[in-house]
Amino acid sequence: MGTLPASAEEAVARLRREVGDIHQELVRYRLVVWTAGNVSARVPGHDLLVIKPSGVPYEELSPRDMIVCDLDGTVVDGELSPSSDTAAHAYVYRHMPHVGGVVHTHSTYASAWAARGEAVPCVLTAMADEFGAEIPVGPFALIGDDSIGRGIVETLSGHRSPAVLMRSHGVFTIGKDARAAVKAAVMCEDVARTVHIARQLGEPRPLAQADVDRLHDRYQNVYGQPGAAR
Ligand SMILES: O=C(CO)[C@@H](O)[C@@H](O)COP(=O)(O)O
Repeated sequence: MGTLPASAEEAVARLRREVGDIHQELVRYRLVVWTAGNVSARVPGHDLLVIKPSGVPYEELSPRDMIVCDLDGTVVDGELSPSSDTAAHAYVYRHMPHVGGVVHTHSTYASAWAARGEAVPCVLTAMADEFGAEIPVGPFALIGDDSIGRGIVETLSGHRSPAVLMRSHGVFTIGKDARAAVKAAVMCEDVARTVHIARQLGEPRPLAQADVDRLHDRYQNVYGQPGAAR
């Protein structure tokens, strides 16, 4: 175990509370069953992340249970074993400096697209808003080392989408912080469900690229209140 620098203590204390609490949103939006999903956040200004422990029921998660790791996934502070996806989260933070939050779920409809290995096509204004493109599929990768992280980074680098469907597995999302990554996971499941239902009725019609571009720009830069999170 490493040592937590004194200069990180305040931010870590805040993120232990925030990361612990935000797992309840995964439950509220029905993105997880049992303990099958995780959220992490980067500690601003430090090569550290805060992530949940592995296999602990969401209703039992307390700030004290959160694990602090370095960006190689080595535990720096915490009593419990970190999430089994820690190496994947750490790889994303190492290679995507703009990312401040990462989320993983097995949400039902999005994971059904992942099981088929099919990207969710951009056929709704809500998709253009949040994802700016299709939601892409990443490679199949086993849990435990850098493989999942590599697949996420390879797929999302240069892509507008903050969500990737890892083949035969589930959803990983990124954001400027944990809340933004959770929001992307909520939106991903919502549009995966709607487009799946549309498919039962016929072939959904793709949006024109120029419309996708305009919708994405408006939502990312104009929608909502000035200065507020979208
Ligand atoms: O994806 C998987 C397993 O397929 C894991 O992320 C999931 O079970 C959650 O694991 P953790 O409780 O975060 O270790």
